[in-house]
Order: sequence, then C-alpha cells, then structure tokens
Amino acid sequence: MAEKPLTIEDLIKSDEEPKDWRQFPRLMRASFRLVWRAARREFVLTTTLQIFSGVAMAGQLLIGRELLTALFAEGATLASLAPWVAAALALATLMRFAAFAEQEQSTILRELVQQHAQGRIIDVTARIALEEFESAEFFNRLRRATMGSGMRTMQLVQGIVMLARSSAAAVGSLVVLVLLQPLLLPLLALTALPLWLVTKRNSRASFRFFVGATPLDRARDYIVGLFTERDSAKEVRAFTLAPYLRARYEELGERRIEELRKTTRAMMKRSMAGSAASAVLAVATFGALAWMFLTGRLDLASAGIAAAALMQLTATVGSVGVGVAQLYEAALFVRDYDDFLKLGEGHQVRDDGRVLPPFEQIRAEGVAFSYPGSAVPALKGVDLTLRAGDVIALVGENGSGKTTLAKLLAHLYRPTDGKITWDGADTAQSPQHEQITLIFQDFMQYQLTARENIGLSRADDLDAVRQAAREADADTFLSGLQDGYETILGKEFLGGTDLSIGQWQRVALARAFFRKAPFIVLDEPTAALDARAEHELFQRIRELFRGRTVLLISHRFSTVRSADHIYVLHQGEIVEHGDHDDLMAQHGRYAELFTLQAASYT
Ligand SMILES: Nc1ncnc2c1ncn2[C@@H]1O[C@H](COP(=O)(O)OP(=O)(O)OP(=O)(O)O)[C@@H](O)[C@H]1O
Repeated sequence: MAEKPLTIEDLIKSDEEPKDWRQFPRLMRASFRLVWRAARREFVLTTTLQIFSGVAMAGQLLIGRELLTALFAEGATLASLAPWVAAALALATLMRFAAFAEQEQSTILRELVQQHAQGRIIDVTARIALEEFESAEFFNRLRRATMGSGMRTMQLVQGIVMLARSSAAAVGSLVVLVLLQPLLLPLLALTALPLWLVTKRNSRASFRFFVGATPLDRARDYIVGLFTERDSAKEVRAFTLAPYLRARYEELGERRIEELRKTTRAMMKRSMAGSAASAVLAVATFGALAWMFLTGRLDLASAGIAAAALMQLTATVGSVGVGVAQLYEAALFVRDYDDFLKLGEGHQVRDDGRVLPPFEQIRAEGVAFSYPGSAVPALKGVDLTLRAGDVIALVGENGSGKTTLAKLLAHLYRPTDGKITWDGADTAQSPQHEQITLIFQDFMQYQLTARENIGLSRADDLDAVRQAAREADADTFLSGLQDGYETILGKEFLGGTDLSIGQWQRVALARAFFRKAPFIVLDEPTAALDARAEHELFQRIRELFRGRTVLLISHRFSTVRSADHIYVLHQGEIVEHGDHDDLMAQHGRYAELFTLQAASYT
C-alpha cells in the first residue's frame, strides 16, 4: 500500500508527452498484463490460431512450389500432382476452420478484457477520495481510462492478434525467401522502413487528437444526456431548450470534426508519402527478382513462388504496420487506464463494514475545508461537539457550509485544516463505515426494488426492511404497490413504478432507520414531506432514533427548536450556538431568522 494515495494532481505533474517509443515496452507489458489477467485461455487460443494461420500461409507457398515443380516436370501425371493438390486443399480447409474458431475466441476475448478493465475502473472510483470528483480533470481522465478500458482494449487485442498473425505469416514468407534467394531480404527490409516511420508519427497524432478532444466530447455527451435522460427531458420541454441545446451540440460537433479533419489530413499525407516510398522500393525488389530469373540465378518455379512470397510479404508488412500502429495507439490509452488505476492505490476500501467502537463524543476541532479548485474556504475554524444520544442541529443560510460540515463529520471529506476526532482519536484515515448513516438533501432514488431501496446490500432481511419502512411511514404505500416490496421503483426498468417526491423521501428515511447506525446525519430530511408528516417525524425523532446521535440540517426553524444543541453557521463559521432558548435570548442571527420565519406563518 502506498504511503500517501496518489491524486489527480500528482498524475498531471508526472504526465509526459509520449515523444518516442521508449515507453513502448512498458506500455506493452501493461497491455499484456491486462489481457492476460482478463482472459488468458482465450488469449492463448486466439493467438495460437492466428499464428497457425500465418505459418499455414507459408506452408501454402511451399506446397505451391512443389505443385509447380511437379507440373513442370517431364512426364507429369495426375497421380504425381494428386498428393500436392490434396495437401493444398487440406491446408486451405484447416485454415478456414482455424479462422472460424479464432473469430469465436476473439469475440469472447474482447468482451472479457472489457469487462475486466471496466470492473477495475469501478473499483478505483469506489475507493478514491471523494475530493477527486470535484475536478474536471478527474472526469477527463476517467473518460480516457474508460476509453482505454473499452474500445481501446478491443483495439489492443485486435492489434496483438493481427500482429501475431502477420508476424507468423511474415516469418513464414521470409523463411521461404531465404530458402530461395537470401539476397532479396535487405531490399525488403528497406520497403518496411517508410511505413514504420509513418506509423509511429500517425499513432501519436491520433492519440493527441483524442486527448485534446476529451473535454469537447464530454461536453457533447452532457448535451445528449440532457435530451435523453428522464429528469432533464422534462426541463428541456418546460424551458423550450431543444433548439438552443441542439445548436450547441452542432457547434461542439463541428469543432471536433474540424480538429479531426486537420489530424486525419496530416495522417493521410504522411501515409501517402510512406506508401509511395515503399512502392518504389517494392518495384526495385521485384526488378531484382526479374533480373535473377533472367540471369538464371532462379528457375521458373522458384521465381514464381518467390514473386508470390514477395507479394504476400509486402501485404503482411503493411498489416504488421497497421497492427503495430493499433497497438501503440491503444497502448497510449492503456497508459491512461493504468495511471487511473494507480489512483486507487493506498486508499482503504470505504464502507467495508468495519465497526469503530461506540463513541461518547465526536468533535470538530478548528476544522477548515476548501473544495479543490475553490479559492474561498467553505468552512473555517469550526469547533463543535456531538455527544452520544444527542440531537444536534445545524442551521444557517444557503451556502453557509452546513452540508460540507456534515460530510466532513461523516468522513466523506477530510478537513484541509484541523481535525475530526472520535473520542479523541483523529479520524482522518478512517473509512466511511457502518457507524454512520447520511441521508443527503439530494438523496438517491435507486432504480431498484423497494426492498433494495431500503435495505441496500442487506435487503434480504425483509422483516427489518418493513420495520424501517413503518418507522418512516412508508410501509402503507409500499405494501400497496403492485408487487409490494418487490416492485422496482422508478420508470427506467421494465415493471418499474414511480413515487411522489415525498414518498421517495420517506423511502430515503427508511434507509436511515434500517442501518441502525449510532451516528445519523439528516440533511433536510423533510423538505418534501407534507406538513403532517413533517410534524409527526419531528415529534417522534427522539423516540425513533433513541440512543443514537442525530445531526439535523434544516431551514425550518420550527423543526430544530427541540434540538439539544443548535449551531448557527454563517459564511463557513459557527457564529452562535446553544439551545433554542439560549439563542433566542442572544437576539442574534438565529433569533432574527427564527422570528422572520415565524412571522411568515402568522
Ligand atoms: N462541490 C463544491 N465545489 C466548490 N464549492 C462548493 C461545492 N459545494 C459547495 N460549495 C461551496 O461551499 C459553500 C458551502 O456549501 P454547502 O453546500 O455546505 O452549504 P449549505 O449551508 O449546505 O447550503 P444549502 O442551505 O444551500 O444546502 C458554498 O459557498 C458553496 O458555494
């Protein structure tokens, strides 16, 4: 485990432009490791079958030469030709079978590699510090890593497979040529040189284009999401946003295409120049072959087969080039993927069910916090104490820092200054664990069954799920659904049914009751509840959460007045605290806000 977990910042600092091929061996090792871990059986089979096809191509040449020699021999008969014809047919059939088997294996191989790579990305995103999700660069990297794990791994696998096949075929043809006329080899090597140089430059150009286009691509996907996702689709209509967003989509697309045109044009020019140079060299090679035949250095059968071998080699040299290019380009993306995985090193797995001992007191001592990339601190010098069994309230205007403080107390973020202690022990390195339950203001509406929405990973215990639902006053409407607790909530999956926002909030509250954690954070838990439900919840909050510590965030002062202790936040600082009566007597910010709100009701 690394001493200090790597961050996006560290990755950016260590970024090196892939200037040359010196990184290639490392990238190839990483790529092979990925494929090997994901699907070694399929990989070995596919590669073996490809190598077989390559070698078989050389075999075809040799059989061809024997066939021609037998044909040109004096007194050639059908019987003398038959063994070679039979051998040629058998080999061709075998090659076709091998091609089918290879196709089947490589389809599975690609799928397995993708599944494995994506799975590892998910593992990392579940593990890394939440602060990472605060930067655009994180999402750029995530996208590139996802590409590295998705379509690029396919490219990688295809590259490896194509290279295996082409190399085997090339080696076969080379052996045939060496047997026939070794003098042709140096010329052939020269033919490959221009292609090699072009390939190298083109791969880099293509990679650079994709890296540069990542933010644009994300912006475009975001717009597409606004059209295609259920929540935003209604706003797109309500605000007649479609024409505006459509134009934005086009504009982003045009910028991308313009860049792509520039890149591909440069690549095409390079490829043309490379091919022209190769063609000239190939003509020279064939000229040399003709000269050898005319001067009697090669007989007719050998010259014919040498010509066929040369043609095959020229084609294979081309596909080796393409294979290497695909590999190199894919390997650059795999580097992004590999770098991204490094972010997961040194982090403890969050929410691993480890149980901290029960606490007497949680304290924030001089806590400050700034969101990454934000110049203004969201919290400064916060001191606060939560005693076991208390109901504590955080109040303050919008943006005063309530949610941020709650997230720090729940171990989701680490303070940038000061510390959070759990009976005196600093919790900076503690994982998010079963001792804490946090119901967010923007709680999740899981498109899962009602049972899973409440019990989540422990939803098997239906009795406990129902008990939690009863406590949150959700049992009646959940039991009344078509399939009761087995009904999928939300409309995105077949058989799903939606709830009202207040009913969703009760389901979220049931989640808090279910977890039985000793420390519960409720951020605006009643924002969507009707007046009666809200009143009842607060009347019963002590009874419902008996023996547990509740941190309550609310804008409704009537709901927090019975709290044991109230902290008033203003611009990231605690400006007043005490119980309701103390605070009213202070005639400060709390008293002002409370009176203001009370006045609007009377
Ligand atoms: N992810 C973020 N990145 C940068 N700044 C943020 C982020 N989230 C919140 N902030 C800023 O931090 C400050 C505190 O925000 P916070 O969400 O804690 O306020 P709050 O008191 O919970 O507000 P509300 O009553 O509106 O829920 C605000 O100034 C806000 O703009």
